[in-house]
Amino acid sequence: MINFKSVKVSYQEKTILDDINLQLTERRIGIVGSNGSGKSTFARLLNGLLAPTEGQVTVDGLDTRTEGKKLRRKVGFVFQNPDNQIVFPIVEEDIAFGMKNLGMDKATIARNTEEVLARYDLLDHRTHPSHFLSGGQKQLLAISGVLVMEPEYIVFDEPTTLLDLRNKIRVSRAIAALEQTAIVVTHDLDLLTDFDRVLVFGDQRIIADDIPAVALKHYKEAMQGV
Ligand SMILES: Nc1ncnc2c1ncn2[C@@H]1O[C@H](COP(=O)(O)OP(=O)(O)OP(=O)(O)O)[C@@H](O)[C@H]1O
Repeated sequence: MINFKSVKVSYQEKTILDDINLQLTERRIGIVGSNGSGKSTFARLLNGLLAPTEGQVTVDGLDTRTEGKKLRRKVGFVFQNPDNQIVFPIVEEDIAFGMKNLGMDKATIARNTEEVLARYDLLDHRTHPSHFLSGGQKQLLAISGVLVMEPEYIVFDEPTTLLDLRNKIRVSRAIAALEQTAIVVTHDLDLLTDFDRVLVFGDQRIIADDIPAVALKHYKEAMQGV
């Protein structure tokens, strides 16, 4: 369970999120809101990439402020631009990198790499340079690199923004098929249709929190009122 208690985030004088109180227990959670409303800031709080200015964020009881190392194992993070996430020139090396960092043994690294390459249809690319992959394949490689570290939660920050329709569908299916809890920040509202819960961000707070149909209706109405 993810728990936000009186969370505030400020950058210098500017408050981005204020008095956020939340418990997230669902498996598919969508985050929407206008540009600059604090969605990425919220996402980065979830695995301790960012500490709250005030209040507390815990994941399964672990405080993100003090348990950063454990948290980053528990909560994986997929960035919007896979080029920022892919660090090794060769596909299979990139997938192995995070697992090596965690000290996983060679046999597990080999098995997880094989499984994830097969799952995302990347087996033929395993020894190719990562930058030869298409945008969608790169996003799948970025997801692969996180999945193999066996996190229990995965946060996606705008995973389909850079993709064409075919690759959007591929990534959307990849997210739908995950066993893990997924928290997805997106402007792609179609991605959230089958989600369990959607949070709408605005004015430093959550302006709607409901099932997708209700929350997204609220969001669309709020945007049209501008
Ligand atoms: N490190 C930082 N220092 C100062 N201000 C920041 C920093 N990071 C984000 N901000 C500001 O915080 C606000 C919220 O940013 P955030 O990236 O969380 O919004 P967002 O909802 O994800 O936006 P978008 O939909 O455009 O990606 C913005 O006004 C942004 O300029």
